[in-house]
Amino acid sequence: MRYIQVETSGALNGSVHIPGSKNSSLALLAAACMADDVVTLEGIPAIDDMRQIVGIARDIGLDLQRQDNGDVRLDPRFIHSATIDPGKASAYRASYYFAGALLAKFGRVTIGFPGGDDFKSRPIDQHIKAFQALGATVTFREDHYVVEASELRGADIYFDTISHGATVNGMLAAVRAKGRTHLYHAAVDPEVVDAAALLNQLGARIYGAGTDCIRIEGVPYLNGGIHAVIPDRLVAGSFLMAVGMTGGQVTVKDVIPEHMGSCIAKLKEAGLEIEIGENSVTAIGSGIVKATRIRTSMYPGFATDLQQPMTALLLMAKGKSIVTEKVFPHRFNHVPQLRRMGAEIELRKDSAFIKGGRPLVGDWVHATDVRAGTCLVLAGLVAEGQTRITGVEHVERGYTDIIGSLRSLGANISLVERKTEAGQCGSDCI
Ligand SMILES: CC(=O)N[C@H]1[C@@H](OP(=O)(O)OP(=O)(O)OC[C@H]2O[C@@H](n3ccc(=O)[nH]c3=O)[C@H](O)[C@@H]2O)O[C@H](CO)[C@@H](O)[C@@H]1O
Ligand SMILES: C=C(OP(=O)(O)O)C(=O)O
Repeated sequence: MRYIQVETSGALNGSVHIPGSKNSSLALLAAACMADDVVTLEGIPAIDDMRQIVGIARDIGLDLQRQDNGDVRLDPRFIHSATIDPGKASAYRASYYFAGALLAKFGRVTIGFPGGDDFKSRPIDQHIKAFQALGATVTFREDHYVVEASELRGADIYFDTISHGATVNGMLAAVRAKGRTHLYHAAVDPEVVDAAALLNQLGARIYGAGTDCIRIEGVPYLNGGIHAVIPDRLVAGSFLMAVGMTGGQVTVKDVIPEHMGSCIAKLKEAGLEIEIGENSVTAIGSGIVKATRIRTSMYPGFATDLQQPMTALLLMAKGKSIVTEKVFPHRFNHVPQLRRMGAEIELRKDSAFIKGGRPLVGDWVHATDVRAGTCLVLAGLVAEGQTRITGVEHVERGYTDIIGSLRSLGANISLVERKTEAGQCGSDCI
């Protein structure tokens, strides 16, 4: 049995390096398959989703190696299969990028449905709409779907809703299509821009990524190249929230502060002092947090992926806070767990009504997804006694070493691996 054990911690102080973005990396790794030569990606974090991608790479003949200097080298020249095992596809969310990438390169892909964090409904209809608009047919089977096209042709695609994943997938599929594609109502997230930057580096012709209208002029092949992934704005935001809870002073290093605008604005509203450097952000927490309102939306709005850790922070604020989740209206699996720790939160439709300032008490709680895990870790830092968080594998989908980073700032946190089988060590092995 594995769990994260957090004990009441004092003020956090120090600085942490922020690794490459999980969401960007997952797109870049699939995008690299489309090249006709070797691609080197710098800064890809050693997160759990990488394990799935290594398995997929092995199956399809993509040579993927982590170099001694930490770079990931991908050689897509010998890919011999465009079939992604349904089990591997459903082990994480962004497997859907292999659909766009392999369709673009081979004109056919067979792939299982995406998994990832479970917020009840995570449709992929907009991805499918983009593939179909480019001339592909899509056939659904029990545990997989097949996308195929004798030729992909540029098209004008109007997304019905803003989707990060569908925007990137539409871009991937259109890069090698014949002619011009426009993606309207596109997501403007930094990770979309990062995917376009890699593809353009390889010879794609993508214009306007980062705006809501992206133009893609199809090219017949892509070269190899080198690209560094952008830093993880979501990991960075969660460390700033942690210092808001405990008090102290923490600097997140190697970030792009412009990507963190809405998070920084909300932290200031909640009473944190923020200093912005060229590629760092420092938060100074007094331990006093002000109640506020959060409403998630797509970038550049307040990120849904920061909603759960922000909820932990607002538990500290005396008075009423309201958190409204507009991107994934059911993303509240952390709330019953926080209630176990003494939090007073009422859920109505897509909103959590928080009565802050109640003392939290450590308990056994379960992380159902990446950010629910972060939220519980943060709550554990200020709860009385020990908080034990199961579902560690979810946390590991998003963080390379949240425990090591928080420990380096002074947090009382460890990973406990307890062997439970008869005859094996029954004590905690930390
Ligand atoms: C691997 C990855 O990058 N994951 C991120 C990505 O997920 P993901 O790309 O899956 O999320 P989307 O941006 O697509 O979802 C945004 C909204 O669009 C809806 N939608 C999406 C696609 C679709 O075909 N139809 C549809 O209706 C979703 O239900 C949701 O309400 O963006 C989310 C929103 O910022 C983040 O929380 C995830 O961390
Ligand atoms: C929702 C998330 O991830 P995924 O889309 O990979 O499930 C997340 O990172 O918070």
